[in-house]
Amino acid sequence: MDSSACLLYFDDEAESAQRLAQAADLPARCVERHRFPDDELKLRLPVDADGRLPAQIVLLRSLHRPNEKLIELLLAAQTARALGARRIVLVAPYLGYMRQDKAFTPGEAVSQQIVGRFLADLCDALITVDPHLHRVARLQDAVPVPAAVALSGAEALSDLIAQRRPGALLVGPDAESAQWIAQAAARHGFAHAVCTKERHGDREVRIRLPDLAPHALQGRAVVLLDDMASTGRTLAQAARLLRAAGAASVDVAVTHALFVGDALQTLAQAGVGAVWSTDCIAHPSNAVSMAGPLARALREVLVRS
Ligand SMILES: O=P(O)(O)OC[C@H]1O[C@@H](O)[C@H](O)[C@@H]1O
Repeated sequence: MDSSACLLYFDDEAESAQRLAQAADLPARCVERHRFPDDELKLRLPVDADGRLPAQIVLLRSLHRPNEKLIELLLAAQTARALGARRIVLVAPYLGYMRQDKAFTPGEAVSQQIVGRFLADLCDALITVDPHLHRVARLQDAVPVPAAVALSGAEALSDLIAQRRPGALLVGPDAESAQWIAQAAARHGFAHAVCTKERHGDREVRIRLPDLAPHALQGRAVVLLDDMASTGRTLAQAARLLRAAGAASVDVAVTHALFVGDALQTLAQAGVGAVWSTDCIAHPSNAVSMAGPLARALREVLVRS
């Protein structure tokens, strides 16, 4: 694409980096990481023979399990600048720390704003997928970077559902999911509905099914679609209610496969069949790749030389 641009990645994301580099026609180079005995990190950036980096750097880091990755990004971005990068594009397919978007009780850190400003200081542009922005209108309200692109996994997941469960009823587990449900349903004309949810704790949610015609769920194939599954409790609770109301099958499709702890087991116990996700977070459930849409967004954001 552009000889002045290069994609930098970390070894645990080598596969998604190769897919993105290929789709974007960019060279990809791995950042070397060394962990000192005291747990501190040392990074070594893959410089050219002259010890420099290209003028444009695409930094790929999906920010699940984000704490150490934030330090890696700090070290990598500042070193890249020192070595000649004039423009840094952060591709964070999953953008962590976006869910704590207000102080729910007095004294709480509003992590979304704090981490957002931290990332904005490191890069010139950000590309992400389905960021968790329930109470702010635009991605740049959370990450005040000059150029920001928020893609969605809904259409890619809709294509997959159309192949695997044509005629399924798409259900969103909570009001926030209505945006992805509408997008996915419109693409293939799926019937759709959205539940309501109250959250009472990290693993405690109460879901209410939408008002549907009597027997609407009887014998129906249902696919639950959401931006992410973390503990899986939201989807499990919705699946349990759907099965109890007569759904013949309940499968799950999410953009971000966090699936922490016993999430997958909880889903299986709730009667969930298949679990599909995008490759924004590498996980055995990955069934669709976002490399194409990410590469198209990169083409828009990179400055042509
Ligand atoms: O219920 P778990 O899987 O822990 O959390 C994921 C849910 O919590 C919300 O913020 C997400 O949008 C999703 O609906």
